[in-house]
Amino acid sequence: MAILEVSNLVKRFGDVLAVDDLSFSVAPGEIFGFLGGNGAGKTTTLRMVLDIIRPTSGSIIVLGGTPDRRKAGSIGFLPEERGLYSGMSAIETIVYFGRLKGMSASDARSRGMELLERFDLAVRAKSDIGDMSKGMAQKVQLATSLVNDPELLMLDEPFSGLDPVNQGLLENEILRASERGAAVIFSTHVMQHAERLCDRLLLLRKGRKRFEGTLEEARAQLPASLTVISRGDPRSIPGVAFAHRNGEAQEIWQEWRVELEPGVAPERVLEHCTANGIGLRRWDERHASLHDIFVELVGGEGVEQ
Ligand SMILES: Nc1ncnc2c1ncn2[C@@H]1O[C@H](COP(=O)(O)OP(=O)(O)OP(=O)(O)O)[C@@H](O)[C@H]1O
Repeated sequence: MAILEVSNLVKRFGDVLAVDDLSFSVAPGEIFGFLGGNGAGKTTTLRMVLDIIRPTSGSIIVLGGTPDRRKAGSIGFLPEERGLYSGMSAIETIVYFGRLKGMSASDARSRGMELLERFDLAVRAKSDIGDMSKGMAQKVQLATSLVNDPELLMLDEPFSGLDPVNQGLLENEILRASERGAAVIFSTHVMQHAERLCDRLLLLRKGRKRFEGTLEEARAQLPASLTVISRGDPRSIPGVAFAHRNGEAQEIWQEWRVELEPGVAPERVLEHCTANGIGLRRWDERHASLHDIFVELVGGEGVEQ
């Protein structure tokens, strides 16, 4: 059974249609990338799941029922806007959030120390949050979202503001949560994280779903392209959308840049060449990256390389 099931969700703010007939579901153990440019409706959707704001129409079933703040005990959330109360130490902060989620102080403390240890922050456990660097404070905030071992972990732009080492650490935490069976949803503008982590992803544009599926399915949305050196003209091969010569025309062996028709697998073209005696000396496939797919389906705005 899905941990989160969103059906025909709509959210209007006055004239702004922030979420437009959105449906998707996330299963236990799944890592789900929630991608879209600025203002696509990602944060608004997550806030509706948390019952911070209410939908205009449509339905959300989360952890077997309608959104309810009492479900906080089973949900972990890292909001996009960072910030914790300065004046409290790292461990006090984590314990405070653990208590809000229904944990005992001692469980929250031991779990909090374990997380700080993993985040290389144990020595700063008693430091005031206000005295920490932005990245350190962000790791403490991440710890507050993980302290209760949530069944549903929702991270809004979790990678922003972290250096590459800490981004790697966060990737590990996401994988760890999924391995113990949690459903993980994260939003990002950085396609490489999504490419590395996601089992499935959803591309959102102006509140509407443009794509939902696996990375492989996303790649199939764009035609594959090839560079080949062949002894025949590839333009006559079935499945080839177009081909043009790379460089000067040659008498025998010619390098070509070939684009296939959408949905045509490069292997099919290779088989055709073999079966029809078309000589090949080079065969390089280039599959679309998630960045290319994002730009194609959502537009270039709001994507980082
Ligand atoms: N409380 C609000 N009142 C009015 N409009 C809002 C409110 N919250 C969000 N919006 C609008 O809804 C749309 C979606 O915003 P949202 O914050 O969900 O986008 P997002 O995908 O999270 O974007 P970003 O990647 O920039 O954080 C935007 O046009 C935004 O201005």
